[in-house]
Formats: sequence, structure tokens, C-alpha cells
Amino acid sequence: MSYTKAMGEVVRLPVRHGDPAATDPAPDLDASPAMPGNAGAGVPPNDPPLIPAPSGDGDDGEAIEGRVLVDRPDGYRPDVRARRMAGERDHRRPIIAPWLRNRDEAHATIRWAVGYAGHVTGYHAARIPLYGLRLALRSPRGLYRVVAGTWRWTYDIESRPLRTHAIDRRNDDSYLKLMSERNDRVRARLFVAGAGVVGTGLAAASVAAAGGITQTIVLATLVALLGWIGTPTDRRILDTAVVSTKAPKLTSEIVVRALAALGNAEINKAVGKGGGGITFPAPITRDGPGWRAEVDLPYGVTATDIMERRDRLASGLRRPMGCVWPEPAHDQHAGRLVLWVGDQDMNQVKPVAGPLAKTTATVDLFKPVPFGTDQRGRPVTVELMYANALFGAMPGMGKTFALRVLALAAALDPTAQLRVYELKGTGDLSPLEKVAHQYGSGQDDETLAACLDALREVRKDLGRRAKVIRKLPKDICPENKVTPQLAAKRSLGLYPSVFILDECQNLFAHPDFGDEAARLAVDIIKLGRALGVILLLATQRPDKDSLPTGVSANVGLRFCLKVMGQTENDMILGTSMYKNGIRATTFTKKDKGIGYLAGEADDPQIVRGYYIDNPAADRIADRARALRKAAGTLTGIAAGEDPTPTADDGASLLEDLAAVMAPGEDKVHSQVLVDRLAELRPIVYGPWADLDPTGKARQLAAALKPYGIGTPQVWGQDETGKGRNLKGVHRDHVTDALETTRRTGR
Ligand SMILES: Nc1ncnc2c1ncn2[C@@H]1O[C@H](COP(=O)(O)OP(=O)(O)OP(=O)(O)O)[C@@H](O)[C@H]1O
Repeated sequence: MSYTKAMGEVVRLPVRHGDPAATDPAPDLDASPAMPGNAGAGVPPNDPPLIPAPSGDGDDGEAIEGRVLVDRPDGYRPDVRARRMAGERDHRRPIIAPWLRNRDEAHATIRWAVGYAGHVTGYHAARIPLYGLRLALRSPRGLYRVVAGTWRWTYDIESRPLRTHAIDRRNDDSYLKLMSERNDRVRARLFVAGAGVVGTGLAAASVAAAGGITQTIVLATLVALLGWIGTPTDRRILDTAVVSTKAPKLTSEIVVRALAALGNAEINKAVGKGGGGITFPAPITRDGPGWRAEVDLPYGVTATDIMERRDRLASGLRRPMGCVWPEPAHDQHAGRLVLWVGDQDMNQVKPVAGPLAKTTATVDLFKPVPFGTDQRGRPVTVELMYANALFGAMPGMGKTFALRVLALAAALDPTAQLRVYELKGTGDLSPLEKVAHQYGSGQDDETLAACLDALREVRKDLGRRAKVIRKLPKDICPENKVTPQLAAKRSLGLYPSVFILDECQNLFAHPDFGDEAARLAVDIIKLGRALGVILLLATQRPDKDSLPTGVSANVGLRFCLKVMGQTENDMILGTSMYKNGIRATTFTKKDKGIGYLAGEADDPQIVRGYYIDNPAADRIADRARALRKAAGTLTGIAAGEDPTPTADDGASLLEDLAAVMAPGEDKVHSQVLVDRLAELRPIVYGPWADLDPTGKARQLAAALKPYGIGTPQVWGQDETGKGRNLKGVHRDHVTDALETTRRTGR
């Protein structure tokens, strides 16, 4: 059928099936003809929809004035192979269960299974006497049941109602037939029963003749068997070792019911009469300690629409809110929702201290460091190197705890230098004092000024680091950024430098220091990344006066625990996060330590930071100190020095030299030592480091002369690792001189 109409009206076109060229001017949308929006007004849904075209004739020579087909004709055969391949890619289920592929998860599961089996075994083993008594008491009833059952079977008692029925109906033939059958049956069964009695008697005689152990075993087995048979159907033999608090199973019906309760018009339309419904592209499965459902929402509804109404969804599912975690399916369309419903409220799960609390834990800041666990209990790590982090929350939600996890991780990397300022004054970060190069705690102007000085120092050090990197040959530093190899060369001074600033609002909102501190922090965030400087900030007041916009806009990692409103949410997590459904406002007061972590994975994830309390933090810091001592990297406050940078620093050159010569380094070139000294105290020794190599050696020789220490030729490695004979210092000479100075008090 074909006809044409004027522009703007719906026109049906002739379609030559099997000739794609005739119908292919439009892109291959491969869409269902029944899809809303494809059909023009008045056109039945099965007809191809039309859109206006510039002009011209149709391929078949008929006038199609201004009209072009956009859908393929009915005769179009889909590429089944391509579809199956695409579909399978999405829905292939893993050959090996995901928990088995993750080492930590597999370990946790095995630990649980072994612990569970151990508990159940122990529980029942302790109750063996009780179970024995129970079975013995029930065994007479069991014996009665066995005898009565055998009697009924032998004399065919079950068929008695049939015979009675035949008598009642006066059916003689039937009665006689039934009686004859019964007599045959009873005869045969009497024979079997007799054989059984004789067998039992013989067995009893042989047991009686056997030893005491056999008798005991046989008797115990017999009592257990009869006790089991004698147990009433509503009673148990074993007690319950583990009371199961199993959460209800998640079914598609429950999910649809909960979605329908959200008050979303499109969902209501879809689940209403004649609606397209809500579909599930994959079966609902167990995933960790919970259920996972993948849901294709109705057209036009996005996963974010559902995430925004998590509270209502939880109500619809009849589960606590801390169990209900809707997420978008990152690699799918916006209408695909992944709904994970945990068996237990996340805030009810016992918090764990994590791998840092292990006595063998060490950290390399160039690798991901442990931070916490997600809703499913899977470990979450963060990459601190080349990143900065911002922690924000209302007071008392666990921000300092979370910050402390990363601070302790940094402490366990002995190469990292730590500056720790906790500007509330409660000493929450005091365990770190024993490993920190600089440490301050308090809200007073003196502490704030010291913190500002430290920021200035780090900002200045950025210039030095950039210069060092610039000067390095391209083959050693191809990316123009600090690498693990460069950071390991202590003399280059490119080791990780971590600045930890808790309650930073007290500094940024300070009338005198605030502006400069904000400028310095933004510079450090922007420039420090590639230069090995990491800034970790935490605030309980994320507003524009207390948190510079330059900081909130540029920081890479963000962890937001419960906040009160959209502004705080977006200050911490980034612009538009609230709009996109990432709402830390939905956490409850009980969700301590739980927050959104943004900047680590592609999408923000829910994480609960590891729970490391003060005593545990103290133990970790002790280990970190021991690691630093062994590596010779204990400096500043931690080494008992006053590292406050002042131009007239009176610190002893000998002590500084001892600090920069690692144990085991017997001789070190003078120029190398000068670089290390400058790195230790840039303000005091910085000018020495600006000299050429000969100048550096001369400067050090002159400074050491008063102590009677010479700088002879020594064999050692230069910064490129090449062995050379240059002027240098013997470690023994320094330690001897230091000893003499201390003894004589000079
Ligand atoms: N990961 C966690 N799991 C369980 N509880 C936690 C966790 N982190 C913190 N908490 C609890 O939250 C309480 C408050 O933590 P924290 O002191 O870090 O809060 P804060 O946000 O820094 O508070 P403030 O802003 O007042 O300093 C802690 O005493 C601890 O009991």
C-alpha cells in the first residue's frame, strides 16, 4: 500500500522487502517499531515512523516528498550473531566466583568457614552427655515404635479398613478376596519377621560373647537409633549452635513493589495496567553478605532518581536504610540500576582495624594503601601518591579517624616525611608525634602560626623539588615527576612529603593567617602532586569561608561522611554530586565512619574507614618509629630536634650530619652530604646546596674544621649511582666528635 500527503502529515511509504537500499537512508537504529516516539501521530505502532527529508524522490521512483524512513522494514533480519555476542558480553557470569578471585575476600570467607565449623563442633561436643541422655530417655519409646510398626506390618493392619468396608457393604466376594490376599501376605511376612527375630537373636548372642567394647558400641548405637526413632516430630536431638538472623530473600516481586512505592510517575505507569513493567536483565543473586539485583528501569527513569529516594526504597523493601544501596551500573545505560541489599545494616557490622594494625604491616606510598571496606565488606584502597585528600563531615562522625588511617599509612612508609597539625587541640593525632618531622596541636595563634610556617616551608620546598627534577637527565626522570626510584635516592630530597592538617577551618578562617594559608594550600595541591608532596585536609565546617574554593575544587580524593546539607555535600565531594544522587546527607547519625569516597574509583563509592582507635594508633606509630629508626629517616620532632625553621637555627651541624648519614654508610661524599643537609633544613643549609660541587665540598670542610674533622678523598657513589673518588666524610669521625662534644659540653 502506498500513498503520499502534503508535508507535515503522516505518510506511509512503499517498502520493498529484501531491498535494504530502498529503505536505508536513515541510520541503523535497530529500534523496536513499538517504541514510543518512533511512531508518528496516527500511525499504528507497527508501521515504520517517518521524519522529514530535504527533498527528492524515493529509490523506487515513487514520490516520497519530504519523507524518509527511519526504521528498518519488517523484513529486516537482525544480525543474531552480533546481538548474541554483545548480549553475552554483558551477561556472562564469572567462571570463578568473584569472592574466590579476591584474595582478601577468599581469606575472609575461609576464615569464617573454619571458625564456623570450629564453633559448631565445639558446641555439640560439649553437649554430647546431654544428647546421650536425651536419646537414652527416648529409646523406650523408639523400641515401642519399632515393635508396634513391625507388628502392624506383619499382620497387615493397614488393609483392615478395606475388609471392614467390604463387611459393611455386605460384599462377600470382595471380602473373601481381600482375606485370601491378606493371609498370603501375612504368611510371607511372618516368615520374614521370624527370620528377623532369629537373626537378631544370633546377633545378640555374638555381641554377648564379644568383648566389652563391642558390647558398649553396639548398645550405644542401638540406644542412639531407638532414641532417634523415638524422638517426637516436633522435638530436636541437637540444640542450635548458631541462631540464624537470616535476612529475607530479595525477590523481583519485592523489588518491583519497593520501586512502585517511590512515587515516580514513570515507574507507576510502567507497573500499572498495560505498562511495560520493570525488567531484570540478570537473575537476583547472592553477592557477599547480601543480595544483588540488576534492574532495567522504565524508559526515562535513571538510577539516580532511585538513589535520591534511598529512604523510601528502604521502606518499600522493609529493610533498614543501612542495608539498601542502589547504584548505577557504570558500564551500562543510565536506566540500569544495581541494587545491593545487605543482610545487616552497615553500621551494625563490627568495625575492623584493617591491615595496618598487623604487626608486619609496612606501606609503600607509591602503591595503594588500605583505607576501609565497602558495604559488602570488600577492602577499599586509595592511591595517595600524586593525590591530595579532603575529609569532611559534621562533628563526631569519624572524620579524624578516617584521616588518621591515611596518616598512619604514611607513617608506615619510612621514606615519607610527615608534618602533622591537629588544630582542635584534643590530641587526636598525638600518636603521630613520635614519627612526625613537625607536629602541632592546638587552636592558639602560636600553633596556627607554626602551621603556617610549615606550609610556607613546604611551598618553598616545592621550588627546590621542581629544580631537582628539571635538572635530572631525561632517562632518569622521563615523566618529570617523582617516581619510586627517584624518591628512594635520599640525596635528591624527592621522598614523599605528607602534610596532615586536621580541623583546617581554624587556620583558613583565621583573620590574619587565613588568606596566606589558603594560597599556600592551593599552591601545594596544584604543584605538589607531581613533586611527591601530599596534603591531607579535614574539616568539620565545609563552607566557603572555612574551606577555600581553590582547595575544594582541586583536591583529588574526597571522603564525605554525614553532612547536613547540599552545600556541604558538594563542597566536599565536588560540584553537582548532590544533584547526581551522591548524597552524604542520607547517612544517619549512627553511620559513624561511613562516607562517600570520591576520586578513587570511576564513581563515588560507599566506604567505612578502618576503625583504628587511639591505643591501636599508638602501637602502629611505635612500629612506624622503629621502621624509621632502622632506615635512618627519623627527623625533626620525632628525632628530638626542634625542626621549627628559623634562620638562626642553632642546631648542631654534627647532629644534622649524623642524622643524614644512614647506619651502614661509612663514608659519604661531601657534596652529597650538603644536599642532604639542605633537604633536612632548607633554611639553614639551603645556600650551601646552591654552590657547585667543589664549593659544596669546600663549604663543608670549612664548617667541620673547628671540630677537627677532615674531608679526605673517599670512594662512594654519586647521585647517578656511579662509583667515584671525591672529598668526603667518615661517619666514625662525626660520631666520635659528637661524643666528645657531648662529654665536654662544648
Ligand atoms: N570507622 C569507624 N567505625 C565505627 N565507628 C567509628 C569509625 N570512625 C569513627 N567512629 C566513631 O566515631 C566517633 C567520632 O570519631 P572522630 O573523633 O573521628 O569524629 P570527628 O568527625 O573527627 O569529630 P570532630 O569533628 O568532633 O573532631 C569515634 O569516637 C568513634 O567511636
